[in-house]
Amino acid sequence: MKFFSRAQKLGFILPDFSKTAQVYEGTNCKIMDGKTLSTNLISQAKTLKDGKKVPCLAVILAGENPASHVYVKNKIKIFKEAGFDSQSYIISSDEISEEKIISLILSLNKDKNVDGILVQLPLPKTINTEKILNAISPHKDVDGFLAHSIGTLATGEFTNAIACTPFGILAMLVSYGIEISGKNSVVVGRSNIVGKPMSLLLLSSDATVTMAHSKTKDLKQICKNADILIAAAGQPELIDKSYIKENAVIIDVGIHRKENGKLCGDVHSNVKEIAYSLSPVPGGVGPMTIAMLMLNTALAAWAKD
Ligand SMILES: Nc1nc(=O)c2c([nH]1)NC[C@@H]1CN(c3ccc(C(=O)N[C@@H](CCC(=O)O)C(=O)O)cc3)C=[N+]21
Repeated sequence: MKFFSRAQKLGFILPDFSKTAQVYEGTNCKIMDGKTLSTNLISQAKTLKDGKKVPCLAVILAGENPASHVYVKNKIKIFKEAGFDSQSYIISSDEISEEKIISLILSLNKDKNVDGILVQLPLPKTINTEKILNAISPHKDVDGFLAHSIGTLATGEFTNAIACTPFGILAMLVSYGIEISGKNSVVVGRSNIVGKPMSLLLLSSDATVTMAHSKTKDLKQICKNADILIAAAGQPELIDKSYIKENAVIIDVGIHRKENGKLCGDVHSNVKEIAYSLSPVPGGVGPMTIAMLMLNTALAAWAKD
């Protein structure tokens, strides 16, 4: 569990939910409850905070993307629940420029009270995202999106922040007692924020990793070989039971709103008929992403390495 050792040094532990997992009604498929695990980690942070600097996250939100505004509000609310501080910097579309965002980042880099800086993605198309992200001080990168952070993940140094969604998924696999070593794992999706760091984390946990994406041939056949399947394709209910092996562990990273207003993921609910376990949407990966953002902010504030 090298990926968790910096957090462990601060006193965080991954609880063991392997014996207490519930099943989806009418099936043998275990629910990987990210909401409960996330709540557990947030209350650990609350306790560990005693006598230490209150961690502070600065969030930069550029543009009018309504989903981004909702996500940022949620993050700030959860940080409040943990007793952490946050600041938000909202830049409206007509004021956005790379120079403006970078000069804000440079001043936050120098601000001793600010431990973590998060630039909400996606940024408007006129902005060079890599250029913006790489202006953040490596110590204050709590998203793990910097080239430097991804580099130390790739080498297995684990000295910088690990991208929150893959980090949360690995924490969930460990808490639910899922063996990773030697397992065939398939990651569908190759984004910088999920697919790529996810593959690196699974590889460092000794899985055999296959990365699949939109140009992959025979996606179904490849997925059927997975003991652990991470669905981050961005296509509603793409992965149904015909894509999965019996007793596979399925992690749904997608989040989509259906016409009836309900949320769904990249995974169809009929996988429950044959899967060993499934992380649901909502209530799985989403809450874990926010918990790991909080944990990365605690590490930025408290870790001495
Ligand atoms: N710099 C940056 N860092 C991010 O971490 C980041 C980002 N940009 N841009 C957008 C995505 C998306 N994201 C989510 C986090 C939590 C939920 C979440 O908690 N979802 C709830 C449901 C929420 C609802 O009801 O809509 C759940 O799955 O149960 C979802 C999505 C973080 N992102």
